[in-house]
Amino acid sequence: MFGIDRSTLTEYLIAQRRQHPGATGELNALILQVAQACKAISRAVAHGALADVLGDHGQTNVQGETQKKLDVLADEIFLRATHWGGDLAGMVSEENASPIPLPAGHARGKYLLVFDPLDGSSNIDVNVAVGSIFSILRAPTPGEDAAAADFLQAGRHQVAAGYAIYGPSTMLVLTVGQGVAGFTFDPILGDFFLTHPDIRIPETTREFAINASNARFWEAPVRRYVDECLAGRSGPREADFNMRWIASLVAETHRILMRGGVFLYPRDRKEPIRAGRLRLLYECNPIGFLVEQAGGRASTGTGPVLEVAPEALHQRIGFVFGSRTEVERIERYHAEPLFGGSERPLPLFNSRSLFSTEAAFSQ
Ligand SMILES: O=P(O)(O)OC[C@H]1O[C@](O)(COP(=O)(O)O)[C@@H](O)[C@@H]1O
Ligand SMILES: [Mg+2]
Ligand SMILES: [Mg+2]
Repeated sequence: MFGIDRSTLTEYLIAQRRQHPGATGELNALILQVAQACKAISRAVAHGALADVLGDHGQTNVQGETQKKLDVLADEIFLRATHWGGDLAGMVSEENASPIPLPAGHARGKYLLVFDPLDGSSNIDVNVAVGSIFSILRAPTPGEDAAAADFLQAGRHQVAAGYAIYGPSTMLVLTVGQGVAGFTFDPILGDFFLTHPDIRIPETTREFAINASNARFWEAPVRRYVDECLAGRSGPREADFNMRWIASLVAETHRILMRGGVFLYPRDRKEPIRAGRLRLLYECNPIGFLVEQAGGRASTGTGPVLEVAPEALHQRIGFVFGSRTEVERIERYHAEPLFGGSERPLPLFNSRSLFSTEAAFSQ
């Protein structure tokens, strides 16, 4: 046990409310209901094959992706935990095409909850860390059912955001706009205890995360950045870099919050009509809010992700975040004109190796 000398999540939220008028009692109650959902999902994840929650659900979601059984179960747990008590005017989930209607006769509140009930789904069946991500916005018309358009708010309008990571230990990482705090779940006491009171991302890093199997589809600035990292101490960065890819956004985020790093899931040419892999409302915005609150930077590759005006509930976008100096470098590369002011388009299926920067630019 962590010992009861540490603050619990409830005590932290009460303290925040005393210090910051924005953290209302209703917001605190909603965050605690989200935490309840994450506790239940943590237990379902821990049971895994024992509880027959692995494998495909047999349906596809609005993203056109095969749902895992645990995707659906996590979604149902979130809905149950937040439907009845939360001061909500509406909810949007990755697993549902439209906003989720609140029960008839249920009072409509002043917040909107947007969530990815289970992130990193491809890792479920191989027992690698997964998580849940949530974002809380103010309802434009409190007391009434929220319309889909009410959710289309830029990320800078979030009042709270966080994630739970179901790893060797279950943690909840949260911001209410006053920095970032981490809470570790004590399964014996059954509560989240404050173990990381003020998480800060180191300004610099020598560790990057990207799915390198997409290299042939990357745009020139991303290819340049990665090739320079791979060139190591003999290249323009004059330093060796490490690479990670867990295929779980929550796990990558947690590593970067704990020790720094930079994550890239850029817009690429693999599916030109798709503006990126990750979803703006319930992945990039909440993670971006946490990263910026922890002193890092969260970008589309060309500018702050929290400034993007959403156009659709499940809109995808290129996403780069982490240690500030590296994200700023990547944004500079996107801003620099190549080859005297015009970027020569790389052939769609460029056969060049990752290891030949000059070849990649010699088209
Ligand atoms: O499988 P890829 O292309 O490496 O993408 C991995 C990314 O996809 C995701 O799993 C998408 O999230 P979901 O699992 O919630 O659909 C991210 O967590 C992760 O960063
Ligand atoms: Mg996800
Ligand atoms: Mg998901």
